[in-house]
Amino acid sequence: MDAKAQKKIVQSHGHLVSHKPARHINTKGKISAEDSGPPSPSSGPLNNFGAVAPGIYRSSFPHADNMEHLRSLGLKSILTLVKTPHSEEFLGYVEENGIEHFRIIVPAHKNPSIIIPIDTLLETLKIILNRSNYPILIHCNKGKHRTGCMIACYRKLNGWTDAAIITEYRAFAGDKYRPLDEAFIASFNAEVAQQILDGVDIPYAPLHISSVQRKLGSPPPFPWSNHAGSFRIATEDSADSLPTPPPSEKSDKGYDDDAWPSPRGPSPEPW
Ligand SMILES: O=P(O)(O)O[C@H]1[C@@H](OP(=O)(O)O)[C@H](OP(=O)(O)O)[C@@H](OP(=O)(O)OP(=O)(O)O)[C@H](OP(=O)(O)O)[C@H]1OP(=O)(O)O
Repeated sequence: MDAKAQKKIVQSHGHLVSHKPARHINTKGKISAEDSGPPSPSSGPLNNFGAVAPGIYRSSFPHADNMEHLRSLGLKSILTLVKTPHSEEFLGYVEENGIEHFRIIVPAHKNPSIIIPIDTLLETLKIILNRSNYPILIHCNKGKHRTGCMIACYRKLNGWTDAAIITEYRAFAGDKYRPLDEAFIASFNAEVAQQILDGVDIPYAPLHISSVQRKLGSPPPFPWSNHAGSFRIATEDSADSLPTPPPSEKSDKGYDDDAWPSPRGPSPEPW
C-alpha cells in the first residue's frame, strides 16, 4: 500500500495511534557496537518468558546463558526490538540454525514526546502476524515495555479488550509498568491498523476482528475482559486495584491451543 492510500484510510478512520512524528532507527541484522551498551547478565531460562499464542513467544533479552532454553523452542525466527548487541553464542545459534533474525528498534515510552512511529509499528506487526515466521520469539531488554506494547497491539488486532491487554502487560511489567505504555495501548486503533495491514503484501494477514468475534461468539474472547468496565489508564493510585489474571491452563507446549484465535493460512511447520 502506498503512502497516499494509507493517508486516505487515516483520513476516513482516524489515526492508528494518537501521535506526532518521532525520530526512529529501523534496522535489521547486526548493528555497530557504538549503538549499544552491554547486555546485563542472566542465567538459566529466558527471563520474563511467555507463550503468547501458538508459534509466538516473548521474553527478555536472550543471553549466552539462555541458549539451552532458546534452542529448545525450535525457533524459525527472532524479532529483536532493541539495539543491544547479542552474544557470540546467540549469533552462532542463529547462523547455524538458519534462523531469520529481524531487528526493529522500537523506542521506549520514557516521556510523552517519545512516540513509536507508525511505519515502525506496522513493520513490527507484519513480522509478528506472518505465520511463515513461526515459531517466533519477540524480545527487547527486559521483556516488559517494548515487547509488552507490541504484544498489546497483536492482542488488540485479535479482539482483546483494553482491560485484558493491560492485565497481561502488567503481568510482565510488574511494578515497572509505564502509564505511557498503557496510554499507547489504549490509543492504538486496531481497525485502522487492520485496514493498512490488509493492503500490505504479507502472506498471512490477521483475522478481521469481526470474524474473530464471530468465531468466538459470546462470551468475549478472553475471560479477563469482563473487567473492561473498570479499566482506566494506570496511575500510582490505581495499581492496587488491578484485575488478577486467571490461572492458566497450559498444554505441554506452554499454552492452551484452544484459547487463541487462529491466524489465516496453513499451519506452521511442526515445532
Ligand atoms: O528507570 P528508568 O525508567 O530510567 O528505566 C531504566 C531501567 O530501569 P532500572 O534502571 O530500574 O532497571 C528500565 O528497566 P525496567 O524498567 O524494564 O526494569 C529500562 O527499560 P528496559 O528494560 O530497556 O525496557 P524493555 O526492555 O522492557 O522495553 C530502561 O531502558 P529504556 O527503556 O531503554 O530507556 C532504563 O532506562 P535508561 O537507564 O535510561 O536506559
